[in-house]
Amino acid sequence: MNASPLLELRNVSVSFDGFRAINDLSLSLQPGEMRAIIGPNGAGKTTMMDIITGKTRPDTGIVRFEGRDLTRLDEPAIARLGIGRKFQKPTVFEALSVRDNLLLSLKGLRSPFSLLFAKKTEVETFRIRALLETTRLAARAEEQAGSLSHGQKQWLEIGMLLGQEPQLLLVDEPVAGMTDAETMATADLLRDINRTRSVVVVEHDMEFVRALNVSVTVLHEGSVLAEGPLDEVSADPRVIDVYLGR
Ligand SMILES: Nc1ncnc2c1ncn2[C@@H]1O[C@H](COP(=O)(O)OP(=O)(O)OP(=O)(O)O)[C@@H](O)[C@H]1O
Repeated sequence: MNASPLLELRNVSVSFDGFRAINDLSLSLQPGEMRAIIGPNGAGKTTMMDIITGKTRPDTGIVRFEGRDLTRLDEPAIARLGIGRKFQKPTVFEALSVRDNLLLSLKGLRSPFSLLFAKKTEVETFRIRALLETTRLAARAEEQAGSLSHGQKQWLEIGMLLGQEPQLLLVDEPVAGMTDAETMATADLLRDINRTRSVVVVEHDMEFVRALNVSVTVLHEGSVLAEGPLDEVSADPRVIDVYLGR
């Protein structure tokens, strides 16, 4: 039997103006797991992320992280528990260097202004070096974030989330608009991150999902339609019918 899940959604439903965007959804993620979520437009992927992060409150059902009931907490409290979310559009500080963007993101350090103007501590220097390596941005550290490519901005923002040291990282369509090379590098990046953190990634790009080489959950009409290795779910006639066959 599995250990207790890191994240658990059980029989979760939410309606908007009578429309059930999430319909009796149950899903669980084990500690250390990375999971890819796929599904057609409107399947409820974003709404599911909104429920996990406290942006949307479910009408019914259970949402637990490390056994704690998330439905009673607001967004900042959920973030403090260790759930970080990367939205689709990168929001980095364009006028600051890559290094300073990362510096500002570090959890539990001094105020932003003293961080930028004071001498960095050894711990800060060490942590930033590690983040620069993880995000493949070491060679661009002193450049303005605004000069990065779209893909590199996405990596920087992922690095800024890692600066908060989340236990679970939620990533929404990270490779949209990326080149093929950036897409494959992003799969490597997430696999690296998954060595120490759990990850849920929503993505439509099947080459990317294949490269992740993790279990896939297919959402359809607000519930789980299929779950398992990509080869298995992509051979499932119901999945082909609602999603892949189109
Ligand atoms: N705040 C809201 N008010 C009304 N309807 C909403 C709201 N949020 C989502 N919906 C509806 O709920 C359904 C699920 O939407 P959601 O954005 O979660 O799907 P998705 O799987 O993320 O789709 P996509 O792949 O297009 O991003 C859609 O039909 C959407 O129109």
